[in-house]
Amino acid sequence: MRAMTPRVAVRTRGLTKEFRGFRAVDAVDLEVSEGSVHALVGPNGAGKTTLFNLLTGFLPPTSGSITVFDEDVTGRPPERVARRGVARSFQITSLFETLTSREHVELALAGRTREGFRFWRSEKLLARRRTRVDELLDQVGLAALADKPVGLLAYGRKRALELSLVLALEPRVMLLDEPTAGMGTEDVDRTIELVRRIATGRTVVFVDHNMHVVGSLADRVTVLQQGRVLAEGGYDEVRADVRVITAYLGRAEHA
Ligand SMILES: Nc1ncnc2c1ncn2[C@@H]1O[C@H](COP(=O)(O)OP(=O)(O)OP(=O)(O)O)[C@@H](O)[C@H]1O
Repeated sequence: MRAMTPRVAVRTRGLTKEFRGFRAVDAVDLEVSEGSVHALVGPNGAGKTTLFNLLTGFLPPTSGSITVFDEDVTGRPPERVARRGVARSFQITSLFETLTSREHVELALAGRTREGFRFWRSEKLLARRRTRVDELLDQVGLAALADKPVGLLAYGRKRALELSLVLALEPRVMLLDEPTAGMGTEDVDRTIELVRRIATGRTVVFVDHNMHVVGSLADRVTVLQQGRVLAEGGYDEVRADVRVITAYLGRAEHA
C-alpha cells in the first residue's frame, strides 16, 4: 500500500514584510503539513509575531505568497483568511471580566454560526448550542468553572478559555501565539496536555519561548533569526544545530 503524503496546510514562498525598509520577515519559505504541530521559535525580534500577522491577514506582505490548503490567500483580509479555516489566539486577549466562561463561549458560537443570535427561536437549535458550549468548556477543563465570572478565574484558566474561543471557530489550522506565556510550571504542563488534545485532527502552528513546550509538542520546528529561516527540522535536530546554538548563545552573551 502506498503511504499517504500529508497535504500542505500552509505554505509561504519568499514571504517578506518590510517596515519602512526594515525587513522584519525576509523571504520566508514555510511549509506546514496538515495534521502537524509546527513551532516557530527564535530570539526576540526574530519576526515570529510579524509572520503570524502575515499568515492570518492582519498584515499585508510586501512580497511573496501565502497559500492555505493550496488556495492563495496573499493579501486577503483576516475575515477572508478565517473563512479558509485559519483561527488564531493572541498573546494577550481581552476577556470580559464580568461575563462567565459559558457566556464567552456562547458569544463566540453566536458570532460564528449563521444562526447568530436567532438560536432562541428554535428549541432544537438551542439544545444543540448548549451541548456544543458544554463540549468546548469540557475540552479545555473549564466545565466546573463555567458559571464563574471570568474576573475570578486564575490566569491559566483564562488562557484555557481563550483556547476554547479559538476552538469554537472550528478551525482547520490553529495559530497559537505564546500559549504558555507568563505561566507557572503547573499551568505550562496543563497547557501542553490541552494543546496536545485539541491538536488531534487539526494543524497547529505555535510560537513559544519555552523550549520544554516546543520539545513536548512540536513535530517540526522552524527557527527564525532576523526575519530569516535559520534552521528547520525535528526538535532534536534543530536543537543540535550549531547555527541555532550560536544564535541563542550570541543573544545570551549580549543580554
Ligand atoms: N509595526 C511595526 N513597525 C516597525 N517595526 C516593526 C513593527 N512590527 C514589528 N517590527 C519590528 O520587526 C522585528 C520583528 O518583530 P516581531 O514582533 O515580529 O518579533 P518576534 O520574533 O515576535 O519577537 P518577540 O519574541 O519579542 O515577540 C522587530 O525588530 C520589531 O521591532
